[in-house]
Amino acid sequence: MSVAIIDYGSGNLHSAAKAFERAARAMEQPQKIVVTRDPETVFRADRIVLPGVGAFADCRKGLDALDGMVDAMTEAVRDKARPFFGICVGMQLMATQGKEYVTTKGFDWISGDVVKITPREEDLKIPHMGWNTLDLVREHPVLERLPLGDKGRHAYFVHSYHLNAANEADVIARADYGGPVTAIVGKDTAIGTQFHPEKSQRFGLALISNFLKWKP
Ligand SMILES: NC(=O)CC[C@H](N)C(=O)O
Repeated sequence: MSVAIIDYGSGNLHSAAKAFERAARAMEQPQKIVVTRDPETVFRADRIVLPGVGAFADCRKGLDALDGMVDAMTEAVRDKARPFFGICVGMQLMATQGKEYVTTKGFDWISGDVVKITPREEDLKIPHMGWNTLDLVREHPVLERLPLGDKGRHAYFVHSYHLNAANEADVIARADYGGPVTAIVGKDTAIGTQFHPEKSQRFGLALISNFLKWKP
C-alpha cells in the first residue's frame, strides 16, 4: 500500500508528510508514504494527499507546472476511486474556482467558489488563525471514533478564504467564525479539510489514521 503526497513546492509539505508517516507507523498494516512530483507514481498510489498553503492561484500554478499531475490525480480519483485528502489550499483546489485576488480554476470536484470569509463581528481578525470547534453536518467514515477534547472536535485553522459549497451534501463539517466557515468537504472518495490536521495534534493524527484506514 502506498500513499502519495504531492510535492509541488507547497509550504506545509514536510509537516504534512511527517504527520502521515507518524500515523502510518502506528497502524497494523504498513503503508508507505511517498513524497512525489511524479504523476505516474500518483496515478499508481493507493491514496493521494494534496497539501497546500499560500495563495490559491500560486498553488494552482505550482501544480500545473508538474506536467500531467492534475490529469493523473483526477483519473486516479474519478476513474479508479482512490481516496484523496486535500489540506487547506489542497482542499480549496477541489472547488470550481478560487476567488483569491484573481479568479482561478479549481478541479471542480466540489461545486462552489473559494471566497473570502467575512466575519460579522469586527473584532474577529482575518486570517482566521487558531483552534476552532467543528460542527458536524453529516457523518463520514473518516470522522468516526475521533478523540474529543472538552470542546469537542477541535482543529487548527490558518486561512482567509473558504470553500462556499453549492451543494449542502458536499459539506461534512463547519466551524463558526462570525458566521459559518466550511471546515470539511467530501464527495465520493475525496475529502478535504480547511484546517491543518498536521497541526491539530491528537485529533488531527486520528483523522489522518482514519483516512489511511478508509476503504470507500
Ligand atoms: N494558510 C494559508 O496558507 C492561507 C490559505 C489561503 N490563501 C486562504 O487564505 O484561505
